[in-house]
Order: sequence, then structure tokens, then C-alpha cells
Amino acid sequence: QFHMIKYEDLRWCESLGQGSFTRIFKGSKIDIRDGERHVTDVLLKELDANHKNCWESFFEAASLMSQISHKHLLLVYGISVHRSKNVMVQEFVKFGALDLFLKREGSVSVSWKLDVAKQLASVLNFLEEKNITHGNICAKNLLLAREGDASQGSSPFIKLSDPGINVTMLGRDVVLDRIPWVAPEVLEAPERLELECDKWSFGATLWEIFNGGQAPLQGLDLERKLQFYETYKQLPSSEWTELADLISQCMNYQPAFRPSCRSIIRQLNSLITSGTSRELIAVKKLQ
Ligand SMILES: N#Cc1ccc(Nc2nc(N)cc(-n3cnc(CCO)c3)n2)cc1
Repeated sequence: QFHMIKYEDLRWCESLGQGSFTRIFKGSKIDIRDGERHVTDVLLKELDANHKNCWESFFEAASLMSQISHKHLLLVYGISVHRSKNVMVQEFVKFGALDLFLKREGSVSVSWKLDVAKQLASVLNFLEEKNITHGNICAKNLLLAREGDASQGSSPFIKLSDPGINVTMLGRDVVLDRIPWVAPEVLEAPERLELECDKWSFGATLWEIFNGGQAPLQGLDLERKLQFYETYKQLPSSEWTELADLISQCMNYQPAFRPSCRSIIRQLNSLITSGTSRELIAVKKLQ
């Protein structure tokens, strides 16, 4: 269920960092189509050689992405296996991971943030309708295809990345370090990854988007992160009560009590109307 790409048709350029058990590089792939040579920018996601036992899970994540298509889902061109190299070949998304962008950009408008949140909610709704759980929703896995420029009125455009190695394959410390994105119920039973888990992670991601891309509970060691769940803590809430309500509804310790995607989208729509008018009033006060 994959397009196999010949290793010799790939070129590695600069390294762009690493995820859990993977390294990512900018690269290009070469296709010969109707006698013409086409070079395409790609993102090469390599599985660490010392985690070869995860290759099924690594490719399973990618195959999820290539069996369904949606405008806000990352395009996976295929995979390339050569000797000990397992490589996933993805479309190169122009502006990279959202968390880094938010940290770099600092001030984006409320409507920009809500636009991104709505795009994420819409692709989660698409996955929910197909009963597909992503399992690793976070700002780092949201890629920015278009920056959007408030002054020009052009809006951002995001793509949801593959979930990476399945959480059941990760060591406990790696899962603990994903607190508060990983839903509490997943800690006890990682194999029971369900749709509700993505709602919890959506709440944590919404918090990131409205907190300049900074990681929630950053700097807490694993013990304290575990205590956060054991004592049923919530993330520091925004002054914007409607936003804080939505985040805490998503991050409900009872999975069944988390809102449906439709409800999330409805609440985002009302935030958009109240949020943009709040922003207009604030701007008017400044004039
Ligand atoms: N400066 C810069 C810059 C860096 C990267 C991209 N593009 C791109 N395209 C993808 N398909 C995936 C990623 N990506 C980034 N971080 C992860 C790991 C967490 O998912 C994946 N980045 C564009 C510009």
C-alpha cells in the first residue's frame, strides 16, 4: 500500500533536526515522467538504525497518511528502503513546524490563531468520520504551508504531519515526556488509543497556539509531569474565558465527556466572532 521510491532517485540536503527515533533532512526526489526529468523538493524522514524494530510502526504511520487524502493532511510520496536505511519521503512543507514558527514570530493575530485551530479541528473531524485516531496531535506536528499575512489578509494554511512511531512502541519515559499532549488514559493503556485521545491533544495544542508556541509544562521533569495527571491538574487558563473553557472541555480527564469535533468547530466559530470583535475594540482603543 505504498509507493516504493528508489534510493538512487533521492538526494539528501541539510539536516533539519530530529523527532523521536527519527532524523529529518531537506532533500529532493527525481522522477522521469514522459521522458522528462522532474526534481521535487521533499522532506526525508529517516528511522534511526538503532530503532529498526520500529520500522513497521514507522511505515504504518506513513501508510495511514497515504491511504486517505485531505487538503490539511501531509502528502507522503512513498518510502525508500535501502540496506539499513528506512526513509519516509514527504512533501516539503514550505514554512516547517508550527511550534518553531510561533516561537520565532511571537505576535500573530487572534484571528490567525483561530484560523489555524479551525483547520486542525476540520482535519480531526475528517479523521473522526473515518474512525481514525492520529495519536500525536501537537504544534510540532502541524506544518505551515502558507504563513498568511494579516495585513495582506491572506490566511495561514496548515498540514497535519504523520503521527510517527506508534505510542505503544515508545518507552514509558518517551510517553511521559509527551505529557500534557498525550491523553491520561493512554498512560495506563497505550493500546487503547481512541478518538477521544486526539481531542485531549487538540486542547493542549490550542494552548500552545495561544501561548506563543511555548511547550506547556516545559521544564517539568517526568515525575512532576506524572503528578500533574495524578492530581488531575489543568493547564494555566487563558484570561479569555471562552477559550479557556474550550481547552478544559477538550482536556477532560473523562474521555467520554470531551466534545465532538462538530462541537469544537461550533465553539471555535463563536470564538472567531467574539475574538475578532474583541480585537477590533482593542485596536479602536489604541487609535
Ligand atoms: N527552516 C526551516 C524549515 C524546516 C522544515 C520545513 N519543512 C518541513 N516539511 C515537512 N514535511 C516536515 C517538516 N518537519 C519539521 N519538523 C518536523 C518534525 C516534527 O514533525 C517535521 N518540515 C520547512 C522549512
